[in-house]
Amino acid sequence: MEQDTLEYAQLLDKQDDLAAYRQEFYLQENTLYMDGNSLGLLSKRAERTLFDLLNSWKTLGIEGWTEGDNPWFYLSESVGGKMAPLVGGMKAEVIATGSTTTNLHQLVATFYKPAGVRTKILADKLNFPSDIYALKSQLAMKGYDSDEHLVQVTSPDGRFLCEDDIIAAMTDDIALIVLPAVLYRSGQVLDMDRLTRAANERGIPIGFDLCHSIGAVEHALHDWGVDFAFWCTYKHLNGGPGSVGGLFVHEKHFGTVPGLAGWFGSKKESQFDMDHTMDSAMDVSAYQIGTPHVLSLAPLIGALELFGEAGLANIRKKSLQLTQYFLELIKSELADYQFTIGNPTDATRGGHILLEHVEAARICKALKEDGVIPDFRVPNGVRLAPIALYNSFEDVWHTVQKLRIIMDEKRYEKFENKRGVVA
Ligand SMILES: Cc1ncc(COP(=O)(O)O)c(C=O)c1O
Ligand SMILES: Nc1ccccc1C(=O)C[C@H](N)C(=O)O
Repeated sequence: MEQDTLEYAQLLDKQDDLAAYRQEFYLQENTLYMDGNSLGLLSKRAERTLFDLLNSWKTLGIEGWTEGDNPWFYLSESVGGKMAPLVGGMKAEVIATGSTTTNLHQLVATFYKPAGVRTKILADKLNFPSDIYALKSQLAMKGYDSDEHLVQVTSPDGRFLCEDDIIAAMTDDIALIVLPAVLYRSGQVLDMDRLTRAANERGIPIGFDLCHSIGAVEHALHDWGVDFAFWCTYKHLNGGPGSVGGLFVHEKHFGTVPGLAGWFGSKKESQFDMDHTMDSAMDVSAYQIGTPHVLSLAPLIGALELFGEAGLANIRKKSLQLTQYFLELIKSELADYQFTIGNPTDATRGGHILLEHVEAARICKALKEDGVIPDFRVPNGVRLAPIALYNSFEDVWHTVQKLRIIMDEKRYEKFENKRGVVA
């Protein structure tokens, strides 16, 4: 059977062990949702656990902190425990708390300890801007000029980072390293194991932003010896808009005083003693600050069940098959339309495809008009993420067909080539 036919896509779907999980999600009719790497879709289980949580508030009031199926007082820890296998951490090393950016602030405040000649932070030129803003503000709080003290490794081609370059930049003046696990534009997966080994050998604490990797690729943060990590849960984990983020601290650091303290970082049993001397938890709980955003944790209880059942290794396997199939169809169907593939084509790609094109902003608008949901990333990227838990091979096939027709008929020309407020 010809690989570029609809029948072949349907055959791949028949062979897909994870196909049944599609029924767990709310997919809109006549829509091909290819944006789970920005906001994952609602699952029925996430909806149920959010309603259950509302019900515990309705029926238990204040007692909900310690009673009911999911007592709120322990929810950050219990949801963290469910995320632990996804990052390769021990339960005591992972907590659901804060947001990506606030967690980064906490971790830099905790692990950035400039001393002597070691005063600089090592990052890269391609990371998501919020991380860079956070690092610059942390440097400013310590009285350092970020032009001098923030070292950003450059990319040879504007798409990918080279691990050799990053390791070469781990010099004696570096006090902390913060890098993405998967780059938000090109989807490159960095070799976290190798980078961590190099950082550990030099005695430099290293942390990773897992926003685009958690739920999409496997990690072994504990075994690799990664010092810390942080992430959001609204992309591949399908926790919902603004769902509570995640934070990992390696057990070797348990007992390290949190840079930003607050009473939810206390030992549970002493928190309500209300003493003005903090009795910090001796595990990752210490790095929480205030009262958890319980309503934004609730969908994660259900959303994470699906990962436990489907298994991350199976999810990664299907994700690679979906993106491989996508790349093959792009090659056979879209060769005439001046697209450049901006993601790695080997197994160092994460869970999404990046198609670069000068008309990218308006191609995204034309796709949306035709029921395909991508996102546009400046300056010229169409990001498309087929999600293993709910997208099918047939979805990929239809997406490429629609894109071919849009390009062939120049349907994008009726739109302005300019991004929306939220691109
Ligand atoms: C890699 C990366 N870092 C940081 C952020 C910022 O996350 P938040 O707005 O949840 O703090 C995002 C996405 O928004 C991201 O993709
Ligand atoms: N938090 C958001 C709120 C609104 C719209 C998008 C986001 C994203 O997360 C974008 C994502 N970080 C990205 O890699 O582009």
